[in-house]
Amino acid sequence: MAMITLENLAHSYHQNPTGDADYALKQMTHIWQDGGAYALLGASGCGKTTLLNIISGLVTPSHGRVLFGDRDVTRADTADRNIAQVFQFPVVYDTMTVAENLAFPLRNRGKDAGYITDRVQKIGQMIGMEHMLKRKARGLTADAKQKISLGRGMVREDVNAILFDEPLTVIDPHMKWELRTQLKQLHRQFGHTMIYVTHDQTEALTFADKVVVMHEGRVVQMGTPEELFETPAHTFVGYFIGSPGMNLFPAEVRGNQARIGDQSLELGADYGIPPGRLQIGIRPEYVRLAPEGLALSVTRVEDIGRHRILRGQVAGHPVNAILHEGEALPDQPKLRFEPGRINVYADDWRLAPTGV
Ligand SMILES: Nc1ncnc2c1ncn2[C@@H]1O[C@H](COP(=O)(O)OP(=O)(O)OP(=O)(O)O)[C@@H](O)[C@H]1O
Repeated sequence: MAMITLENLAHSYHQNPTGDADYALKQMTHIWQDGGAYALLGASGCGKTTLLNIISGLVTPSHGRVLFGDRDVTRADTADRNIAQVFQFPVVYDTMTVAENLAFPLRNRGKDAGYITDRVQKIGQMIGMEHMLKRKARGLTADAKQKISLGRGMVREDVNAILFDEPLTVIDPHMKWELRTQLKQLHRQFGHTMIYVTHDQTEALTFADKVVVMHEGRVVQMGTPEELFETPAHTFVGYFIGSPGMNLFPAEVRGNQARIGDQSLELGADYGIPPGRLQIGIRPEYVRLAPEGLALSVTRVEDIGRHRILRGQVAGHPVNAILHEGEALPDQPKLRFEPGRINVYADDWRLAPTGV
């Protein structure tokens, strides 16, 4: 296992890139801790696969270095990096049995037969296929074949890292949850460094200790699920994470006061007089109905089973609030934003309060 360092890494698929827009990955420096469970999360086209392929050696970056521990692997072949990979679609050998498919990486490395049998049995159980180990892979469903790919990705105990690229796309929803839970257990048990690419926030937040959020070729935040929820570092993280995402309003900010249109509200801390294009962000969970507060025009209330979402407008900007169970909507509802839960953004990046 190894710590993975990305040092001044950048990548362009163009021969002669002329500006930022030509880079699929903008310059970044990051350390991925040995034994961490990371999810790489972002919308389609933000550069997740490019970054994963640079770590695995399928793509050589146009700038910077990749280190596994102290070793510079920037130009090393995939085979030379001692990693396991699981792709979006199954890669299995149809003429082999399920057991032979699972055993393949171990046989390749000359492990002894007893160890291989034990390990295949264990992984077979983990993916729920212990009763099918002797069956040929030909004719199995895509779902079952992908479980074999997942199992094969995890069969070796001595890899530097296991890389997963949207591995549950073809798996049925119930099994998805089960496999994700098992992946996490396996991570706890063996402590492999795992990097899991997904565009699904639920998958990312349930799997990872640290979620790495990418946007337009940049890592905009690397944080725990709680940090992404409470203190999104970038407005993109605010509205990408959460359902519905964070409410954002253009605002003026002075000290611990903000103005949205002609309405004032209190912030939880002092921000001085910040420069830049300012916005305040508040999660729907922290927007409350109150006797006094921001004037609200209600558009509708949606019942989504677990709770109700009030959708409306404040000063001409959309706002969502999660209503408490049984909470009634008054005739002239007003809103209060919990001051300590408000984040302030300048040019889309979160500001730390002054003196913090
Ligand atoms: N081989 C390639 N040649 C040229 N451009 C590429 C190549 N692969 C990716 N790109 C471009 O690089 C950018 C990042 O793509 P990448 O596949 O890394 O994103 P992603 O976040 O993994 O997206 P998705 O979830 O759709 O796979 C996109 O603009 C994409 O069009």
